[in-house]
Amino acid sequence: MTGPGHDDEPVVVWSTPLRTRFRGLDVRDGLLVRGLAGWAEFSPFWDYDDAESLAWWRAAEEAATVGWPAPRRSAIPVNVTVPAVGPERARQIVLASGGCRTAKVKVAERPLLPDGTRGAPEPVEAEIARLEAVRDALGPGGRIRVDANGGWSVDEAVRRLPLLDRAAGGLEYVEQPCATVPELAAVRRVVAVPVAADESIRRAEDPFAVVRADAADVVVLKVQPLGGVRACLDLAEQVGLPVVVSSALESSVGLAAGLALAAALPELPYACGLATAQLFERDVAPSLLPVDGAIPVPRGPGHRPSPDVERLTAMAPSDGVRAAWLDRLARVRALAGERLARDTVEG
Ligand SMILES: O=C(O)CCC(=O)C1=CC=C[C@@H](O)[C@@H]1C(=O)O
Ligand SMILES: [Mg+2]
Repeated sequence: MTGPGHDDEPVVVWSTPLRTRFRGLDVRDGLLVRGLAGWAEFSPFWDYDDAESLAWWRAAEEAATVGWPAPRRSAIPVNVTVPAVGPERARQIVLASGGCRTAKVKVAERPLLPDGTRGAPEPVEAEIARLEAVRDALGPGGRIRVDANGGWSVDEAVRRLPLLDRAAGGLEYVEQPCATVPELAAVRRVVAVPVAADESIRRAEDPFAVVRADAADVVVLKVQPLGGVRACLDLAEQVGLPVVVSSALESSVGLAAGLALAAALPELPYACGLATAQLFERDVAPSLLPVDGAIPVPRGPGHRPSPDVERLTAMAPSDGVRAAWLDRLARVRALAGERLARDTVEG
């Protein structure tokens, strides 16, 4: 069997510290494979099991073998991503963002407790202080959205959002305020702030449940968890709601797939969440970063940057981490093969 990441095809594993803890992570790792269309990324978070990682592998296969549809635009406006940090750090992050005019601010952070469970969401006063600092740094013309990662109950969302809306001087939208689709719909019915669905699309059995329940004004699409650029273009067309393309915290090789999707969508009314190379201490290639608030779509072969040996050497993980990634790649590829065989037999 041949294909990306197989036999003598090149595979490299990378690892980088994050500049600020994000999504409970201090380190991000993943792997790159090379196929005829160029380097491609496979980097499911470790809390995704093999079955859930299949979509991530399909995205890598697409990137490595057939590449992406031609871009319709040459630069993608992006938001700066502000983790759950104090106000002074939040201000610095916005000011160092490469001119982003939109900020996405994390809220509803629940600390990880020693027993592995999550504690109560951080006090609303801390979120208000962060949002005021971000507004101050952005100035009156900037846009602010918040992302709760499903961390609130409906009651918490309904109580906090008007306060956060005021602190931010107006919120563009709230991303995934609660965990479930019925809860998103309930929040949307009573709160004036528009609702965006993220986990309810990317981790859902049925991404259309959001549409049927009238639960969102906007959908967030991430290329890897949704199975590739073409799969996302199809989904966007079927969902029929405005799309924000966001990263899954990839290296700049993976981010290029997000840029390809954003560049290929017929309409792009919002800034995208693709400026996350700013969160990385190191990168596999020259980082895809915003200039005047927009990331230029890479020109040239494959519309993606090329990793270089020096950077990859500096990002080499421990032997254990490398072995864990190669193992994961082998398992997920085997599963992809089984599914293909099953689907072929079932016709
Ligand atoms: O959208 C952005 O600004 C950056 C990407 C981002 O926030 C995320 C990337 C990966 C995992 C997620 O927890 C997080 C998100 O929830 O959107
Ligand atoms: Mg999100």
